[in-house]
Amino acid sequence: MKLYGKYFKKYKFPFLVAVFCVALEAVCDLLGPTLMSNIINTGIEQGSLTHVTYWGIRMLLVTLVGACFAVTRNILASKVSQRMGADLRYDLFEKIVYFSEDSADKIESGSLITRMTNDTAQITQFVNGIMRIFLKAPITCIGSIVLATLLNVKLSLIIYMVVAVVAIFIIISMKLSYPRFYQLQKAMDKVNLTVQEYLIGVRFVKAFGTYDKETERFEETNTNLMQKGISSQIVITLIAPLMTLTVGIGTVIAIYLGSRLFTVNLATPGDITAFTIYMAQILTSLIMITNIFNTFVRTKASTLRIKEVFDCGGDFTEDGERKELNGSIKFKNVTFAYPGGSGVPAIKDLSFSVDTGQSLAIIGPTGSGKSTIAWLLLRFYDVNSGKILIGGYDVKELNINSLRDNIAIVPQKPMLFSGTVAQNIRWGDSDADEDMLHMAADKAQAGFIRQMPEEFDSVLGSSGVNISGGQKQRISIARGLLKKSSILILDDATSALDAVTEAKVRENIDAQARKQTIITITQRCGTAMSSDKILVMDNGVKVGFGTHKELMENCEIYQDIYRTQIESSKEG
Ligand SMILES: Nc1ncnc2c1ncn2[C@@H]1O[C@H](COP(=O)(O)OP(=O)(O)OP(=O)(O)O)[C@@H](O)[C@H]1O
Repeated sequence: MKLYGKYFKKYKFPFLVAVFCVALEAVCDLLGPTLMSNIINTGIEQGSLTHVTYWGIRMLLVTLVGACFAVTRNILASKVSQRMGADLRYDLFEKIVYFSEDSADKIESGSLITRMTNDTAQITQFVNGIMRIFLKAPITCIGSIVLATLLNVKLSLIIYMVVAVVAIFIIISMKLSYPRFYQLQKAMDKVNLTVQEYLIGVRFVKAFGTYDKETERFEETNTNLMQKGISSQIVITLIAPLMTLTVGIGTVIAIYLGSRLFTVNLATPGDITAFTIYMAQILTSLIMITNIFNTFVRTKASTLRIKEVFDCGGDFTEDGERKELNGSIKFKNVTFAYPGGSGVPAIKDLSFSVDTGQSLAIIGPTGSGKSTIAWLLLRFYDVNSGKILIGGYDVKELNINSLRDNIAIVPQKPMLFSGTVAQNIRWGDSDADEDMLHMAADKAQAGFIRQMPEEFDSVLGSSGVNISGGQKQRISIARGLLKKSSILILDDATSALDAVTEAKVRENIDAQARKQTIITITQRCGTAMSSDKILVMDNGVKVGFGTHKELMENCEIYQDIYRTQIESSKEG
């Protein structure tokens, strides 16, 4: 519960006021049966209307005061629990935003959504419960036992036995519930993930006609969730009636023994009535206590899942020096394996260098480590051994934001957000004026924007669903070109463009090469050929480095790529 200390501190005052109100409300409830006993013993039994009125007015006042406390704690409980829930969601989101790549790989997005919604809702409900009823239950229970004992010690022995039996039921219920609730939340993760994956790949499902498979997959996760739900509910469903039965038996025994004690003048009718009301109050509070423990068990499971998120590693800190970097790049014997991967290095003992303003193409078969070089330059991960220098500085010694400010990337899969075309391009530079915006779009050959109904103010759907793949790529390239950076990385960024458009985009990009170091990651020889340097990768290893001409003389793999792609296309 250390996790919640910060929130408790923030809402300490209203929390404690609510708890105070709940405690006083419980005291008011506890006074009821004793006042009732007085009405019967001193009023009804002795036929005194004055006493009935006297105790009746007192009972009414106590009920009224109790109601005022109840309203106050309800208002405070709603406000505090909802605010705390919002704070927790905000902190979780902030944590996720600054997740390290390793952490992002570790917890699935579907599970993160369940943790942000269901688990925080569980905690909100628990806090609301504590403030509204949870404290009332133990106070009412203990108070009823004490007051019943004061009324009649002999009869109260029954209460002790009933409470002992019910306490055993509560312990069993908690032991059985915890693992079941944990499994329930995990099953919820799976349902979320299945729906999320379906929504992302909905077009593929339609194209492949795999509706039945998807429905089956959902059915499976949904049935699993249902089974876990039943298994967690069944414990409560069985324990609650057993508790009611135990208290019911206790009440019957109390009435029976009470009437026997009455015949020998050891109990009054008022005592017996008050005693049965206390028994009923004890039953209600015991059921409440069981609910408290069940909610506590669920909250414990949710807390563990939320803690897992907070315990995840964050992105590299902002320590280190802020620098204006030139675009020179040097890899010195770099070896790197993905933290969550198989352990086999994705990059092995890689060394190369590029000067400021040069263009470098990285070519190689799929999975050869090309994109990994880009992630390492952006310091999404740290190398296992070796060094990466940008502008002469080790990336580990640089302030992470200043490093990333100096690099623009156009990723393999264009990432577009719902919003206007202009907003999407301005991601590269939020201060860019209209002229800069238009210039970047022109360089990216994104003339189609002017044919859109609202031109640059046209709204793109989520992930740019309303434009073509090639159009998405051109908006993404325009964004990369707009960013003022000393290094521009194009990761297979022109794969969806036709040859003529690609050539024009390349021409425009090459024109800025003297100002920027341009890194082009590609599988196409035609795209790589014009670069000042070409790095040929195979299975994480550098197998060639030089100009197109040099590689055609000394790199077998490059020659093979050239022959397969260029010569065979000429022959065709
Ligand atoms: N997040 C990750 N966790 C574990 N392994 C990964 C991760 N990302 C990539 N890899 C592995 O690292 C290796 C290099 O991947 P990388 O994406 O750099 O290849 P690539 O040459 O860019 O491939 P492609 O041309 O298909 O994009 C591959 O074996 C891949 O499976």
